[in-house]
Amino acid sequence: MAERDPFRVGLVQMRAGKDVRDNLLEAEALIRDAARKGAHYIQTPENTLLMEVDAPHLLEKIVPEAETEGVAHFAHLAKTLRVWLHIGSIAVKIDENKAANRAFLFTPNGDIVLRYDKIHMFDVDLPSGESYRESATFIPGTQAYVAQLPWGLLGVATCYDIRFPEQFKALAMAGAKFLTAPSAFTKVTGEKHWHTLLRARAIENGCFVFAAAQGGRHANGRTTFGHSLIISPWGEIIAEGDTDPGVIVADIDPEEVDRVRARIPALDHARDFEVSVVQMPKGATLKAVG
Ligand SMILES: O=C(O)CNC(=O)[C@H](CS)NC(=O)CCC(=O)C(=O)O
Repeated sequence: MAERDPFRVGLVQMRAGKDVRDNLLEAEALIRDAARKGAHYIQTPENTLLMEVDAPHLLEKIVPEAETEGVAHFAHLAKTLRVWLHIGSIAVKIDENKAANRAFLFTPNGDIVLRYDKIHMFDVDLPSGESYRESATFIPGTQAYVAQLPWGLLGVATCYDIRFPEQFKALAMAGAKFLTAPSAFTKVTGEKHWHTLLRARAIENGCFVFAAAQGGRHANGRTTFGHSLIISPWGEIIAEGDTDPGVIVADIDPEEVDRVRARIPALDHARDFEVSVVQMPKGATLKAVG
């Protein structure tokens, strides 16, 4: 297959629980289903093997990358199915107290071509009362990547990274035609922000966006939004998941990126500028009300 040839994307939506082995088998079944549906590039969500982000629960269940059963397993699976396999993330142990939220991209030969440690940490307090402190357990990455696929460059990011347009802009400026954000978005933020954020990243960069999601109520008590999305460079939703685990596929024409960017070459129009703060002139007081 050559650059510019159409290809088929498959996104695996999951509802990962607390048992790594169960999640691995579920992921494998869904990846096989995506391959059966003809996908050449298959993506799984953030936290594919474990939905447990709080230390110490997380730290006691994870191991260093070299001992992570899933990594070898997925390498073998990619090779067996002859697909590009992007595992949205696996928590790997860095030391006694810290982990990395690491994505993997496997070639159809089963080789790892990139590891990406999520850069932006989800440290937030939501209106629902949910609080997250990802940085308490995870060490953020400092390096972003685009990887050469047969159909063009793939830009890699994870979940909360989607709120940082500068990261996606940098990936697009590095040549990415396809941007990714495998996720475990919360239900509350997903309902308000998910579609808008992903469509904006597609539109402003003239890129396809592929985002596999976790969805539904998990064994750890959390509820994620689901709605895995495949979005065109024009910002249209090509395929969308619901809340339940499953697979969505779509055929992607890489030349659509060129067509959209020919119409609106926003990437070429970027300019440097400065921002000045204009102070209020003295005496610019409002009229008293009433
Ligand atoms: O919740 C879990 O158990 C697992 N979630 C995760 O691992 C990560 C980090 S805590 N979730 C996100 O980044 C959500 C981002 C998001 O929801 C937003 O940006 O609104």
